[in-house]
Formats: sequence, structure tokens, C-alpha cells
Amino acid sequence: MFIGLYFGSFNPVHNGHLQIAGEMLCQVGFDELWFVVSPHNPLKEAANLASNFDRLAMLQLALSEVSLPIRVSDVEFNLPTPSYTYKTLEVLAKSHPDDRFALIMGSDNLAVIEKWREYEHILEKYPIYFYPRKGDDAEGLVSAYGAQKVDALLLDISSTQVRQMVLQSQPIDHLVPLSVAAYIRDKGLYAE
Ligand SMILES: Nc1ncnc2c1ncn2[C@@H]1O[C@H](COP(=O)(O)OP(=O)(O)OP(=O)(O)O)[C@@H](O)[C@H]1O
Ligand SMILES: O=C(O)c1ccc[n+]([C@@H]2O[C@H](COP(=O)([O-])O)[C@@H](O)[C@H]2O)c1
Repeated sequence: MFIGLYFGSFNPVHNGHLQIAGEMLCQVGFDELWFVVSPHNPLKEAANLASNFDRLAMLQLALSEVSLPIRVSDVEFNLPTPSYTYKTLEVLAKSHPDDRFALIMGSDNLAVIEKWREYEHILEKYPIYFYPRKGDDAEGLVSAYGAQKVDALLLDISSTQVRQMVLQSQPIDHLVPLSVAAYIRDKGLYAE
């Protein structure tokens, strides 16, 4: 199988993530797409990070109504933190020797790929498909890294925005699936 690995903090998952996953499946021709929840991005502060359990649960809720070949992986929950992607790729390559993997990311992550550990090895071994994000030079990233850009509308949405709106007691029903909004409310996530 050809599998697209969509790594992220998903703190929380938002409608943009789902839209990106759908576009990637349609445009690239992956057999499956796996959301891989990262306990801790090495380049991000851990402040305001909901628990691994809650972030995984919100993704599962978000995907429970989607009939696409998408899975959620907690493989990084059993690996050391911070979550270095090259390590996870090693583990997945060993446990799935008959599958082929590619990486999926937003252009903001590709723009800082040279800060990733073992990034040259990653670029050499894995195709990268990226979704453009406001403010990034997508064409420049294509030529710098040989990554492939998915052509789609820019999505003006982020998990930061969702967390800030919760903090300000504003509605988020238009930014995340209703089941995720209810989970955030019931658990009191991001409220302080
Ligand atoms: N609106 C968006 N457009 C393009 N890519 C996105 C968008 N939102 C998230 N992504 C990409 O999805 C992956 C997971 O994103 P992540 O969970 O960090 O969400 P985020 O909205 O960027 O979060 P935060 O605001 O907390 O930094 C990353 O590769 C990120 O670049
Ligand atoms: O391996 C690295 O050095 C590395 C550096 C920065 C980010 N990453 C990974 O990139 C993914 C995207 O993170 P995020 O927070 O933007 O959703 C997540 O899986 C991180 O662990 C990985």
C-alpha cells in the first residue's frame, strides 16, 4: 500500500486538517492516509498542549463520521519525546516492510524542515506532499526541496485560533466538527 503520513500536534484537530486530508487522498492517490498524533513537536512549547489521550480522542471523534480510508495512529505515544519524525519513520518502516510511505504537511512545516533532525535523510527517502498556507512561498518550497504541492484553496484556520476562541468563550462550531466542540466543552479544554 501507498500510505500518506499526516503528522501533527492536532491540538485540537480542526476542519482545515480534515479538508487537507480529503484533498491529499483525492489528488495524490494514497491507498490510505494516517493521522499520526505527536506527543510533543520538538520545535514547539508544550504549554497549552492537551493530553495525548484527549488529542487522539478528538481525532477519532472527528473521523468517526468520515467514510474515507483514514486511520489515526498513536505510534509516537510509545516513543521518546520530543517526537522526532525520523525515528517514527524508522519504526514504521520496520513494522510495515511491504508498504510505501510519504509525508504530508502544511507549507509552514516544510519552510522549517532544515531545523528537523536528520532532515536530509527524510528528504532523500520520503516523498513530501504539502498543502500551501498563507504567507509561505509555495513555489520556492517546491524548487528548494523537490516537494509536491497540492493545488487547493488556502485555509485560514489554525489550532491556535481555536484555542484562543475557547479562551475568550467564543463559539467554535464553525471551526471544528460538532463532536469535537462538544468534547472540548465537556472536558473544559483550553479554558485557561
Ligand atoms: N490552515 C492550514 N493550511 C495548511 N496546512 C495546515 C493548516 N493547518 C494545519 N496545517 C498543517 O497540518 C499539520 C498539523 O498541524 P497542527 O496540528 O500543528 O495545526 P496548526 O493549526 O498548525 O496548529 P497550531 O496553531 O497549534 O500551531 C502541520 O503540517 C500543519 O502545517
Ligand atoms: O523531527 C523533527 O526534528 C521535527 C521537528 C519539528 C516538527 N516535527 C514534527 O512535525 C509534525 C508537525 O507538527 P505540528 O506541531 O506543526 O503539527 C509533528 O509530528 C512534529 O513532531 C518533527
